Amino acid sequence: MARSKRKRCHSPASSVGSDSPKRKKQKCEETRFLLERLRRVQMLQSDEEFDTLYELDRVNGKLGYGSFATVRTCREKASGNIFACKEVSKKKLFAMSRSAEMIDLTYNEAACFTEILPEHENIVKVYKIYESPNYIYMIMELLEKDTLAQTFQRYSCTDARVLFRKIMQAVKHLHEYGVIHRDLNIGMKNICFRSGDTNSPVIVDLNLSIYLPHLATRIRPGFVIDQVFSDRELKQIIKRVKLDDEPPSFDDDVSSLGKILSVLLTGDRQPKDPPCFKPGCHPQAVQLLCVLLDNNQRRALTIEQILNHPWFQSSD
Ligand SMILES: Nc1ncnc2c1ncn2[C@@H]1O[C@H](COP(=O)(O)OP(=O)(O)OP(=O)(O)O)[C@@H](O)[C@H]1O
Repeated sequence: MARSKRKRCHSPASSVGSDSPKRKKQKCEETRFLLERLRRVQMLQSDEEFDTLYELDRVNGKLGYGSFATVRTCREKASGNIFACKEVSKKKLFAMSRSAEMIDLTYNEAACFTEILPEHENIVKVYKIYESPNYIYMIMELLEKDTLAQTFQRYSCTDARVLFRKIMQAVKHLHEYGVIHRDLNIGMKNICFRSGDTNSPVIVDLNLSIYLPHLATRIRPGFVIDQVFSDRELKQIIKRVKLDDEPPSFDDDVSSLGKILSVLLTGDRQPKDPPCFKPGCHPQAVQLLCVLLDNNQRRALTIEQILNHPWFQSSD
């Protein structure tokens, strides 16, 4: 299909919300909602075709799951290499009451990885995305099973500085390209680690993320916005930003980062008031935490300014 024709395709999200269950099932099988517009997504004619390319470990390979996706280990048959695969059930997606919104979010996640974001050391690498009649498969680098939710107590304050700085740099990268993550919550399950290295954080799951083109200061080479987002989607983004009482902003992420720092420095999931810091905690770390937890002080700073805080510069 010619590129100009693709641009005019309507996103299925615009009409799926009010359909009957039977119609939803039929639509799910008919609709290739990523393939319509994302150049780097590969088409599978049938669900079974995926099994000819990859062996998904459905018995012992579960790494995590969400409302309509499961992440498992898989082996690429041609190379023998092991990856993580996020398998999104389109049936579940189409059956949800908020399906129109969830389809938009799933499309947005795929667009972020294939079109909007260049790679970053501390953001999960997505190698391939496939779409079959009933599933979306996202093939990613395999990360450690333990997330920051399991490891946060292990770090000294000095280790926490190295770790937190890398997480901040990943978030800065997202923000530069106009993406707000919106799910870096205190649960910390979206911060994983590169194999065998709990000092090498990797942010996963852009499923709640939002792309705000007017906030981007950088554009990935080759990314053409109106080939990836329809007029309807762009208008919806702008409407949402204008009308919401609390429109999404970069501060949503920075505020979550403040809460994560507080957990890292105290080792408590729900830090006490006043907080009880880990031994040897640097006064500058505490000072930065106060800034990040104070709405007015935090909102007055950019991520760049936060990364220039003296705590990140000191070596003790
Ligand atoms: N590349 C990976 N390697 C190892 N584990 C991973 C990887 N990606 C995700 N996980 C694990 O799987 C969990 C679920 O992944 P993800 O959050 O992307 O799914 P989701 O369906 O979008 O979840 P939710 O609905 O909660 O947003 C993550 O919290 C993480 O623990």
